[in-house]
Amino acid sequence: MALGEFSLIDRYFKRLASPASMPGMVGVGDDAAILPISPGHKLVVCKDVLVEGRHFFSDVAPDALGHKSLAVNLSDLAAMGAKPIGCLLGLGVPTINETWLASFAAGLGALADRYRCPLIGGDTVASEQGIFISVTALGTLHEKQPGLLRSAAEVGDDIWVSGPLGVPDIALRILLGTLADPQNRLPGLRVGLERPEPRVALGQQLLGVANAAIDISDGLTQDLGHVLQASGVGAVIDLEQLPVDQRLAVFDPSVVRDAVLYGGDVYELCFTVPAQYRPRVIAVGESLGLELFRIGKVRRQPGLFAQTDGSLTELKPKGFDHFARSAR
Ligand SMILES: Nc1ncnc2c1ncn2[C@@H]1O[C@H](COP(=O)(O)OP(=O)(O)OP(=O)(O)O)[C@@H](O)[C@H]1O
Ligand SMILES: Cc1ncc(C[n+]2csc(CCOP(=O)(O)O)c2C)c(N)n1
Ligand SMILES: [Mg+2]
Repeated sequence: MALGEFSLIDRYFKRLASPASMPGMVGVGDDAAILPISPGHKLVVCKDVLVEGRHFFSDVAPDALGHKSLAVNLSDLAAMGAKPIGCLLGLGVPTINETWLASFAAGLGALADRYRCPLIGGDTVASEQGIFISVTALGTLHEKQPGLLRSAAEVGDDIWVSGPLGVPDIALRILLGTLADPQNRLPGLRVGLERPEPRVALGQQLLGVANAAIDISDGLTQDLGHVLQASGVGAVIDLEQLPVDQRLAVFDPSVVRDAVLYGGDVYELCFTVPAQYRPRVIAVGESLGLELFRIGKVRRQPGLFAQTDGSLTELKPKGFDHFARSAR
């Protein structure tokens, strides 16, 4: 069978991260790496690459692209519970277009200001083949804080998500021309795809409350699947409890269901919390003005199952994989 994105990483890169080189380090395999740089703090580091035609359309608004390039990284820091401290920008552009660059920088800069995550360095090159962007984000955790690891979900935990799912995938399908939009919903929906809001404050407030967390970049079942696999557990989710954006009601319900379960680019957090902390999760949501949704439960039996009126069906973790046929 062809190698996919995740088996490629496991086969060639996971073993290069040796925890022995720095005791307490979290290396390849989570949303971000954690380096215990004593005293007092741990450094949390992540990187996401965005490639023209693959992660964004060539005509995307440059300020939205600047925003998203940082947002997807802040989202990975949020998924660890880390506080952002700075970022670096790797940028490849085919030509110098100052109008484009000014707008891209303004979009990135506005988000960096909002989360006090200044741009502190990077690298700029000419690219032969379209625009590519590689942002590295740095954050901190207190030295005593393990962070919200993918591997820390416990049997009996509730599973929560931080917001409605499906909008970015529906917007993407409309833009790709594979889904009709007779009621012209795209202008509202594309904001979800192009300007995701990283759940930075939520991630930090979940420290000491949640056990595990991940951000939903590739799709709910695939990303929750990473948490279940890393924690050696399974889960049941209740399809009726999955939060679906009201604006999607005009589309075919089976298309919306697929977008909710498997659609990527969401950048909401999916996190697991001991059942006795339910009131604390609700209080965190209220303090941030965020509606949080309890969608299922972690259990011992491996695999991800969906509950619909009493019966269970297995959900194969499915979502975005760069090297899957469906991603081309
Ligand atoms: N080329 C690579 N070398 C080393 N580690 C890698 C490489 N590519 C990915 N990883 C690591 O593999 C793990 C999984 O990567 P993945 O990209 O799925 O995570 P993510 O950044 O949370 O998701 P997404 O990219 O969808 O936002 C992460 O710990 C990441 O740092
Ligand atoms: C033009 C265009 N085509 C496809 C997509 C969908 N898409 C691309 S990468 C990705 C997962 C997250 O990326 P990564 O895993 O690299 O961090 C998704 C859902 C898009 N946003 N734009
Ligand atoms: Mg992530």
